[in-house]
Amino acid sequence: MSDFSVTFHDLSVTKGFSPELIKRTESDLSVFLERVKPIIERVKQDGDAALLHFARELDGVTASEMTIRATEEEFDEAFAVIEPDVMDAIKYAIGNIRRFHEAQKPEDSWMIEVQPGIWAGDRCLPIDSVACYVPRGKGSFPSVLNMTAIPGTVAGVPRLIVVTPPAHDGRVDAGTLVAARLIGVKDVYKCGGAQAVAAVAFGTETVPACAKIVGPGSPYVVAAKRLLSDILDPGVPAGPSEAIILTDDSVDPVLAALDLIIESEHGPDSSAWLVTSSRRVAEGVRTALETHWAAMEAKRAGFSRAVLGGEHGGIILTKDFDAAVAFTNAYAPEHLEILTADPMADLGRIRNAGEVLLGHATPVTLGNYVLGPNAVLPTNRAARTHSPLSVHDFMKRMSFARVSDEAYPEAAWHAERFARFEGFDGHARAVSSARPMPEVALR
Ligand SMILES: NC(=O)c1ccc[n+]([C@@H]2O[C@H](COP(=O)([O-])OP(=O)(O)OC[C@H]3O[C@@H](n4cnc5c(N)ncnc54)[C@H](O)[C@@H]3O)[C@@H](O)[C@H]2O)c1
Ligand SMILES: N[C@H](CO)Cc1c[nH]c[nH+]1
Ligand SMILES: [Zn+2]
Repeated sequence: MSDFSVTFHDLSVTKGFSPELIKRTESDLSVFLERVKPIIERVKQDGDAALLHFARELDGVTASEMTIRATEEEFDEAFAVIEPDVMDAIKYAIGNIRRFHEAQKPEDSWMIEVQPGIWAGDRCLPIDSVACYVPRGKGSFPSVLNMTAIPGTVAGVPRLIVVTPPAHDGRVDAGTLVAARLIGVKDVYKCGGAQAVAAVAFGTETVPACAKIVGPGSPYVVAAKRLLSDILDPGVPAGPSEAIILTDDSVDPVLAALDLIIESEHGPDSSAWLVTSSRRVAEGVRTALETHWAAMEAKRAGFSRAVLGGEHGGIILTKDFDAAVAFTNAYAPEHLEILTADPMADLGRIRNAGEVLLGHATPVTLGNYVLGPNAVLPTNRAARTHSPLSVHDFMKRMSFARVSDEAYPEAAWHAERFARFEGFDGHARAVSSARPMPEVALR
């Protein structure tokens, strides 16, 4: 392949950038919305039977029998097949991710005296039931199990379940089962895509209905979440993976190219850009990509080539570093890696990104798996308003207040004025001077 297989936008002499450059594959979901409507309807009607049907039709399950819930034997067998060094890696990741999320957990409650005698605060409670979606199509993702189930258990969600597509043999991948058991999640259900989202929304004979679903997925998953968002909280909007590698002239292009490939290898629906103010780095990355691809496993190199040679990835050369930062903030990437002479200083210039990984020793791969912060992050520009998945996504707050008899008259006088102004007679009468108060309160 020639160098020209890499998309290259030279913006060094232009002002601004085309809005097309900040689009992702998720930007137009219309085809997927139409595709998943009948799947959702069938799961609503036929429950487990529909899940078994779609396991064969969409996940290619060929096993003659498949339980929808992973059995204890399947968990045991998973522990028997996982290599010791993979087991160590899963445990190392779980430790770091758990420490990060335990530190993130809010207090059970807090309260302040907003005026003498007026006490108000919040209680923080786990959500009753949450499903973790763990993708499995173009890869298997025990790391996503970690990133979703650990904050859920730290939050104390009483019913925390996992849904994940089965493989051809009708099984869940061993790494996902091992991670689930190590974290303490017992209920793993073999369904994926839109059918999994529908199962969690409506419940089936086997899959319990939940209040919320978290976790990333293909556009089919994203589309189903959108269609069912009236009855199921769809959580942080996390679709196909995406990254920006932001550099000045200080970086080795061979290293920058390695890191640009990371998120581009997820699949052809991913997005990945090198955004740089350095022509030397831009040209060097373009050359280095070919060398890296030639050394890679063919399927992943193919995905990466498709992304970095397509409309949603490649190299953007800006006129200066300010323009590179401006593009990054407008794009609002899921993952941002800053490879500059002073990444900590440049962090202060970033307004929109799901996570920011700083410096040459912090490649996106480390963030994906082991550092501790959550790698389930807002995609498709949602990082402008959304945050990474966290313990907070598995909890909700309940506010409370109590007013003393002494503080009551002043608060009531002001509230009555408000109520009269807004035209609410009933509200006003409830706090008028004629309010009957119990003996004890009148003292
Ligand atoms: N944002 C994050 O944190 C994060 C993390 C990991 C992966 N990801 C992204 O998640 C996605 C995972 O996608 P995946 O495909 O590997 O797994 P997936 O589990 O999300 O999707 C596979 C499911 O899609 C459904 N499906 C496939 N083809 C279909 C069709 N033609 N019609 C209807 N349904 C169909 C099937 O039901 C299948 O079970 C990727 O885009 C990846 O980039 C994101
Ligand atoms: N890049 C994904 C989040 O966008 C996380 C992941 C898991 N495995 C590999 N990558
Ligand atoms: Zn990744």
